[in-house]
Amino acid sequence: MKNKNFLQSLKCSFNGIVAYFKSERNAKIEFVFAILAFALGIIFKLSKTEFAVLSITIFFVIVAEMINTGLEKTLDLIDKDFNKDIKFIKDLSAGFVLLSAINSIIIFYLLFIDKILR
Ligand SMILES: Nc1ncnc2c1ncn2[C@@H]1O[C@H](COP(=O)(O)OP(=O)(O)OP(=O)(O)O)[C@@H](O)[C@H]1O
Repeated sequence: MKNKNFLQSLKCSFNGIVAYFKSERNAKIEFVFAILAFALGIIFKLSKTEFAVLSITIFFVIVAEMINTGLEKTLDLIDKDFNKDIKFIKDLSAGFVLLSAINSIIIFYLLFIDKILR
């Protein structure tokens, strides 16, 4: 089952990203928001540094949600019945997704508010 070389690893990673965006409802919403945010960045002519901040923020939200999805699926394999430890880990995982979303709102505000109101 192990990947034989770098190309095979890359293909599996790419398949994982595609499967995530195809199967998860939140992923589709994030994808649309990411495209909109990058489009706004181009429209409002963000500087290179501002674009870097925007990019890190967007990727951070998506990566957090991917880790959350992976954790949820793993935990569901372990125990589908009520389990207080699983509840703790799932709530924690949902918590870091929420933090990444709050961070993205702050960054979005800081990057765009002056440009939108100008
Ligand atoms: N096996 C379990 N034992 C105890 N609580 C659970 C269990 N599975 C889920 N929960 C509770 O239900 C919540 C939602 O879990 P679920 O796996 O359905 O995530 P979800 O609704 O897909 O979340 P997201 O919106 O992040 O995709 C968890 O945060 C947790 O509080």
